[in-house]
Amino acid sequence: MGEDPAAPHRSQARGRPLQRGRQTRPERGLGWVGRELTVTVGPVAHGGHCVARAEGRVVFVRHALPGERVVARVTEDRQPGYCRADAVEVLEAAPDRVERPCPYSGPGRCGGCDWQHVSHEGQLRLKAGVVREQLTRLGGLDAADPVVRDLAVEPLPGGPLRWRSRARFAVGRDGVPGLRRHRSHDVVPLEDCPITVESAARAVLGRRWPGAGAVDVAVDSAGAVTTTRLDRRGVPTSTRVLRPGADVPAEPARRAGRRAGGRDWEVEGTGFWQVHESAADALVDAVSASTGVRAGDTVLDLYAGAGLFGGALAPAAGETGRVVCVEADAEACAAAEANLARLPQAEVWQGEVDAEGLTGLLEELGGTPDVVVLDPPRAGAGPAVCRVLAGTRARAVVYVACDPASLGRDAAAFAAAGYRLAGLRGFDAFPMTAHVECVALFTPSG
Ligand SMILES: C[S@@+](CC[C@H](N)C(=O)[O-])C[C@H]1O[C@@H](n2cnc3c(N)ncnc32)[C@H](O)[C@@H]1O
Repeated sequence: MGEDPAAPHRSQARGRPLQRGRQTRPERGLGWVGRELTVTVGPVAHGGHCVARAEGRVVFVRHALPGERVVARVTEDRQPGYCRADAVEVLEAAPDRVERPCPYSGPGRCGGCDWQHVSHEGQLRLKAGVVREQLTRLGGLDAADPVVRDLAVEPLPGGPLRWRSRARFAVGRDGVPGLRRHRSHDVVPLEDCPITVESAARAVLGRRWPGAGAVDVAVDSAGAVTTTRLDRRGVPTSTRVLRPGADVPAEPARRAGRRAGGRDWEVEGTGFWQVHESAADALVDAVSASTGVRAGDTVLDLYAGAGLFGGALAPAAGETGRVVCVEADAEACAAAEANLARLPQAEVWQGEVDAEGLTGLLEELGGTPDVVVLDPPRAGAGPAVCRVLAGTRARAVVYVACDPASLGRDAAAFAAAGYRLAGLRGFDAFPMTAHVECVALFTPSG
């Protein structure tokens, strides 16, 4: 999954020795915080802000759009080369600018969404531009290559609001839930979050959670809403589930039910599942179409979670095929075993996907895989894993990526090891945010 837009900003102070009292960060900027700059906004960058320039410095501007002329107020200035700013006044608006549908978003307000001020079509275009830029700049791919040039990010069913089936809301010291201000620990109190499925938002927001540090909420395919209270260290302390039609919450089942690819899946309460209600379904379709799995194929599903892609591809591999799902997390492996129980050709291996483990796994398989699917976390698979995978000469390597920068770096590693990008689709699995999910097909060159 992509970085959780609701997650708190990670402390920059990590790794420094403990010191008594509250420490301010070393400022290496030029003291511009609070200054208002009139700038012409340039292209969008990875992360959702736009790039502008003022007095020889780069200014990363939020709440703006490429081509706009805005007054940008500097919010952070810690580096000599650049500072961060919010567009607080729009002097010349871009055609894609719209009224924000969420009353909590805007400069200095809730930090959950990046692009509430952008039309949905405009968001799709911006995301495609970011993916193209990362693939050319970090991946070394040719911008004129039709696979890159013609990328269009596809919307998922349901529109840009009420898509979020899982969320983590922060709770302030006063017990009021909300989301964090951008790059801050402050909690902005919320009565609603319009990108979250209504029953989930209602279960958490507009009520008090005294003593909690955060509340996780998830809605399963049957409409049951599970809330998990976490303490200030992020440790879950209690979980309740409210089933549709029930008046009182009950103890939760260990696993939630999810639906994708025409079947049901069990997922651990805290285990990975796509946040967007329709994303798992769309990704299963895209992965199935890209892999072209045939009867008798050996398929690797790396970073398999609850076995979503391996389970979806196993019927095509048939009884003479073999599907090996590899996942590090023990609970996810248990869920994958339950999900694959009726597919004798599918098996689950628990362990880290790294170059050494993968080499050992390939030796044990005693042959080359025909098809590899990998869906790594945000940091990507890394060059060493890509090199080992390219060394198999698998017919198709399908890479599901939640971070275009990681995909760009890993695409460069595949290219260096003799694989070319043969197909690419983008999915708007995180509307109103700058995040995007990609499915890339790599095949042996030549
Ligand atoms: C983006 S999720 C994908 C899950 C699954 N493909 C799906 O769509 O439901 C990434 C998964 O990789 C697992 N993971 C993270 N690092 C790993 C590693 N080094 N080796 C194996 N699994 C890892 C996580 O536990 C998580 O389940």
